[in-house]
Amino acid sequence: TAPASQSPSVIIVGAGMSGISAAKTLHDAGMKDILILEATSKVGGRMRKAEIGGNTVELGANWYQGGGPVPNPVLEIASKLNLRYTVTDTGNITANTYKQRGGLYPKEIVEEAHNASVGRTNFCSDFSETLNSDAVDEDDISILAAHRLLGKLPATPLERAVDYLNDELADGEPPQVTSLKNVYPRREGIDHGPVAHFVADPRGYEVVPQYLGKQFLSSLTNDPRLQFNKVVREISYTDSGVEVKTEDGSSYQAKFVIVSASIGVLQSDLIEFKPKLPMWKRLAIADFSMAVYSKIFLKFPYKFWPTGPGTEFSLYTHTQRGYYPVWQHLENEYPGSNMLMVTVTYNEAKRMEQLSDEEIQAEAMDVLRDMFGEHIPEPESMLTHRWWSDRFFKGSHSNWPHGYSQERHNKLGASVGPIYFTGEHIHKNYFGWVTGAYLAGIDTAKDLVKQLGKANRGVSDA
Ligand SMILES: Cc1cc2nc3c(=O)[nH]c(=O)nc-3n(C[C@H](O)[C@H](O)[C@H](O)COP(=O)(O)OP(=O)(O)OC[C@H]3O[C@@H](n4cnc5c(N)ncnc54)[C@H](O)[C@@H]3O)c2cc1C
Repeated sequence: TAPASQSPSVIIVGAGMSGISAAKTLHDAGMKDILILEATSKVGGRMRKAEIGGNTVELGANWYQGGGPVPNPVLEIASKLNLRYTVTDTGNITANTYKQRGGLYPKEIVEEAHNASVGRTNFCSDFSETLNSDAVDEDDISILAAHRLLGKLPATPLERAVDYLNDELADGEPPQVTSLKNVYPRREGIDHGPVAHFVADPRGYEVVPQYLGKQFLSSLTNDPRLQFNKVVREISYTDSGVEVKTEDGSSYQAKFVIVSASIGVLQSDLIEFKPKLPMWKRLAIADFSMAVYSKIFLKFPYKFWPTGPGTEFSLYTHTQRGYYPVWQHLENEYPGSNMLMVTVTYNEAKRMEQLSDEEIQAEAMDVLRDMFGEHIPEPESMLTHRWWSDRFFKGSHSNWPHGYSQERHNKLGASVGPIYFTGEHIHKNYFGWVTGAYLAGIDTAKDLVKQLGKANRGVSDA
């Protein structure tokens, strides 16, 4: 085990997927004098398990994609670890789409709305390729603007719920926010594949970054190179190094620092940079989006919803777009557990975070009574995590807002003197995803190693 000194070569802020993958890459390149400072008490960041009713569920990241032309490195690690998963089946949701009151919509009517939405998706993919080609010299537009161009906007609660499902849920922000040019075609699904693996393993999805950590740390609990409950509050820098101060009054010096905190954290005042980061960097940080995507788990004494093939997902429609919209039963993952999961995003998620657990549960139960009738039991327990309010995350994952240029995005990932930046938000294609975080960590560490090689040889980029 290499000792951790108060003056390591590189300090890494954050032990989520990107921080761990950056640290491992440095270690593999021979830079072993590192120190990871993590604000919470565990490795994993937004990959975090929790218990409800004796089952382990994921409060944060849950899925990884597979079956595509580009191998997904996260899938490869998950396979090595024999991570337990189910394959998500959203098919047949047209048969499980509920009115605001009064039960199910006829399947044919929902199919019509879905076909219209698929038409919009196809148009978005084609038009994004046109925008990205040399054939036109046009700026970015929002996904909503592309829908307008096609001329068929969703209008009814049903059409809007279907639009939410296909063009809002995964982004965590609505189509008027999201960039057409940089989000379409959706690279994660195209490259890594359409098969959505839903992690349901007692070790949690977090076992993936923990496994990577164990490749270069002697242990995740008492290797001095990994320190928990170290909240970085200040990073002072000069051309020759950094000083990092934590909330508990400790101070560390290093040649370099890699900051892996989320874009939401960078937009907050948690970490003060001294001197202030240059304007080009602050604009790149301020102008990107941190989405909010929240899951609520409810455990009941018995099932009152359909199970079996074609029942995994249900859609609830409401005049208030995004009101407890997407329901998933967890019978495939945890048979006999009598659990449902509902996902809310964006402003609805922010509104929900400001309610008490009791208030959230009461709202969710009103929706379930609208879907399944008055005579359903109260849940035995309920579980959620308020990612937007959590000062170490400030949301769930990044989203690319329209008008945010690729040039600006390069600046988001660019270093400032001895300060390097990593995290899912800096990955060009897989931002928002665990895979993006993993690859971003590798890219940032390689960048640093390359710079260091140049510096040691006395070569300058100027
Ligand atoms: C509810 C939810 C659902 C999601 N679903 C999926 C999914 O299904 N599939 C998928 O691929 N992705 C999903 N994601 C996104 C995925 O979790 C992230 O993209 C990925 O885990 C981010 O890794 P990261 O290393 O970039 O950031 P993080 O995981 O945020 O790691 C950064 C670390 O830095 C620490 N930190 C922050 N500030 C400080 C500080 N000042 N000092 C010290 N440490 C600090 C944090 O505690 C954290 O451990 C989801 C996220 C959420 C929240």
